[in-house]
Amino acid sequence: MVAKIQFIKAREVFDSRGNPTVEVDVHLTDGSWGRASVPSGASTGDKEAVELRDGGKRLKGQGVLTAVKNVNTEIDSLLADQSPFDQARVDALMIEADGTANKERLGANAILGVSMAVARAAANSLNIPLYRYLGGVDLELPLPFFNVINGGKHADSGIDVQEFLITPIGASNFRIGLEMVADTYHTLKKMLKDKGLETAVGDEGGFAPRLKSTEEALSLLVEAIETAGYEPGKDIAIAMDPAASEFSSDGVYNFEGKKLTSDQMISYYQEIVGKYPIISIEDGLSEHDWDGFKKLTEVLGDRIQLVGDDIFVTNPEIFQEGIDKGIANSILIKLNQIGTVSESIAAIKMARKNNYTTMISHRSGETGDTFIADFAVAMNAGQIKTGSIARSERVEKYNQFLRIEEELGNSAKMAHFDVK
Ligand SMILES: O=C(O)[C@@H](CO)OP(=O)(O)O
Ligand SMILES: [Mg+2]
Repeated sequence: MVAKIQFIKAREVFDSRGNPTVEVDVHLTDGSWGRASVPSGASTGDKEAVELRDGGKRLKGQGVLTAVKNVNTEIDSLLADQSPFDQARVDALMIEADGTANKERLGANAILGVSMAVARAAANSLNIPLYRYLGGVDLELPLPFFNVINGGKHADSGIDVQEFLITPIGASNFRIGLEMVADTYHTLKKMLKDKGLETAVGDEGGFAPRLKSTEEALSLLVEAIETAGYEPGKDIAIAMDPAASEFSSDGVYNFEGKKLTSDQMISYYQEIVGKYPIISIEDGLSEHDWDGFKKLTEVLGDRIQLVGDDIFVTNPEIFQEGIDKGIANSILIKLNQIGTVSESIAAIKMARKNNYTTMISHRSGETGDTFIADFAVAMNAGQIKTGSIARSERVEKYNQFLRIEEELGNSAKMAHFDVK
């Protein structure tokens, strides 16, 4: 007998910032089941699907009991007797029942928790790993991007740029890449200490030293890579997520004590890309600055990867508009920005069709759930960012890749990054 969904049970648990979030168990008629929990962002895009919070839509720290109740009552009845193997139908039923454009009635956190847990339950019922269930064969591991210096909304370091990431582009496999990054991370820690700078970490496990400028952070990274014995730009390269929506208002960028225009920001990026081994910049400009983002793409798009996060919010409709306008050449994929596994897959397919690269992403508030690791392999996504190696809710995901790499054995490959 092919298994059906028997019942669904959600509960409130806590994420890595101590905020309530949704965890869902999906039970099947054959006795197998799957569990998933939902992450939560701090620097959220305005058009993200709505994370339902008790007594207010986006207030952090508030409970998710309404979202939990929506799963345990309405979604439980809606999906009873449905096939867990028809992910598209399960997701479509929830989207239809919600009835809003941004999932604000049932809550994207309720819907995504169920969507992911259904996939896990289906994989468990077939007794195969999640990445196999979602991806089949011919899979490769993504190139990981590690956030080693935290700023913006993720730390009190006073740095405007939210994330400075390093990526082992020269590594021959995932394990070696992880080792190279660990070396560099420990070297950076020692360097910070020697310079009398703080080594406490931010929300994503990157250091949060009080630095004066972006360039100071970039120089520190180059020095750490070299001191660890690697060649910057060849073995290990740098990426940034300024999350520029957070420091811009009314078309002005309040950056490092100055008020800059979009054009000035673009010139600044050109300058630093010429000076440092930067291969990727995410959200270099505000999600409201589409003209600027287009210009940025014209100026730097053939030299580096330009990732759209807040500007596309993993939303296939908004992304299509961005593609038509020539904005960015890469998309960040966050499942909770759109709220279902199926719609996230649609955004990835759209990227592939239009020659955009894809980077799967964690949120700054995470749980121990490693869903995105399996998802990134299954989708052959090419890239992932899931923090540094100093917070277990992030390390768990990197460790999951090590397990997958071991399982894939000789056929395990890591995605290559085309440095221009
Ligand atoms: O901006 C980002 O890319 C993310 C993840 O690093 O941050 P948050 O989850 O706070 O939106
Ligand atoms: Mg971002």
